[in-house]
Amino acid sequence: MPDLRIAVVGAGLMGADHIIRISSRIVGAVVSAVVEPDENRAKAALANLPSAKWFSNIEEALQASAMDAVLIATPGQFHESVLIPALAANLPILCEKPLTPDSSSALRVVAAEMATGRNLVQVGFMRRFDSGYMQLRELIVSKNQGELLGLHCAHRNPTVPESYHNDMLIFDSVVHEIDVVRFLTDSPIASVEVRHFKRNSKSPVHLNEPILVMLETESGVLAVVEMNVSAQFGYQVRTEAIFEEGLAEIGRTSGMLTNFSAKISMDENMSFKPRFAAAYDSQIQRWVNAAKAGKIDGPSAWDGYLAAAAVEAGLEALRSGKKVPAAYQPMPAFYQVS
Ligand SMILES: NC(=O)c1ccc[n+]([C@@H]2O[C@H](COP(=O)([O-])OP(=O)(O)OC[C@H]3O[C@@H](n4cnc5c(N)ncnc54)[C@H](O)[C@@H]3O)[C@@H](O)[C@H]2O)c1
Ligand SMILES: O[C@H]1[C@H](O)[C@@H](O)[C@H](O)[C@@H](O)[C@H]1O
Repeated sequence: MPDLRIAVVGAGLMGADHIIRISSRIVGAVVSAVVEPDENRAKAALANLPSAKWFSNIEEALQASAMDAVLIATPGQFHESVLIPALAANLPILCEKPLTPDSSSALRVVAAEMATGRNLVQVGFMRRFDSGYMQLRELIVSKNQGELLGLHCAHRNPTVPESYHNDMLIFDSVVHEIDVVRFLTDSPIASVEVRHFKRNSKSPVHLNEPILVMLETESGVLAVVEMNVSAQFGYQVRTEAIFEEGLAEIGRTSGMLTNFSAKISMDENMSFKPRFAAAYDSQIQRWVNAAKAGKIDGPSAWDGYLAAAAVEAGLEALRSGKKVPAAYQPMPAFYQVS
């Protein structure tokens, strides 16, 4: 079977990483086009891709039929404007999280996908491909340690780019927990409440964080999330699960433990790239394999919509300090078989 020709849209932090991944580790796919308005970024991304073409917008790339599939890695607020024409062209799409930043735009994407009659959109909630989260989900489903009672989650970034603003705490960062808590518990997020820790003086002036986010599922599991984007020391994503008969923890750094000069230490990750490298690889490989078979193999556009609806409750909770219920549209039959 020929390689799947992928157009990567957005060659920033994540897009550039996916381009390297597809070119070096993914089997059966090739980057055929880079869609990026910033010429310098496009040139840097194309440096090791002699046969890939550069386009400054998705419409030009579609007109040139430069791809069999699209990987979207623009900032979340620009996803819809790429998703809609790519869906109109009937192309398989891996869209980085969030699908879109709010539920109305997510529903427009869902409607556009349903109009094609096929499941074409997979959302880049890569934690579902992380071995720790997969193991934890199995343990929860097995009930070997009794019922799951609650989750302590820590989501720590050392710093964030200048463009990161306060609402992104919820729609760009906590959206991971919103999706993965539902994945772990098989239950939608019923309500969101946000409290503030004492503000970190190292946070950029326009951010009020760290925050404590309480996600309660319809099944009654409470997930307490520390969202901290000025942690300084490293990048950490950890979860401790409380069961009726014990605890399970995922996400601790593993690697060489050194004992020198009266100190025991281990290196910590400094970014999501090494922390989730294996999960990104697995996500993209499985998406490539599925796209060639005319399917998706991961979170759907409907999962993206459910996350966007819970994000809206989270944004209101962030502003009001109140516990806010999440509201969802009924799931269309189209998504029941995906
Ligand atoms: N899964 C993860 O762990 C993870 C990690 C980082 C980022 N992300 C997601 O990846 C996406 C990109 O984030 P980033 O940090 O790489 O952003 P970034 O700002 O570093 O890069 C975005 C790039 O998109 C380009 N761009 C903007 N509008 C465009 C358009 N209409 N068409 C083509 N290119 C356009 C910009 O010029 C820029 O080069 C976001 O959705 C983000 O949430 C996911
Ligand atoms: O876009 C990034 C990315 O999704 C990371 O996985 C997350 O840790 C960051 O908080 C977020 O800003």
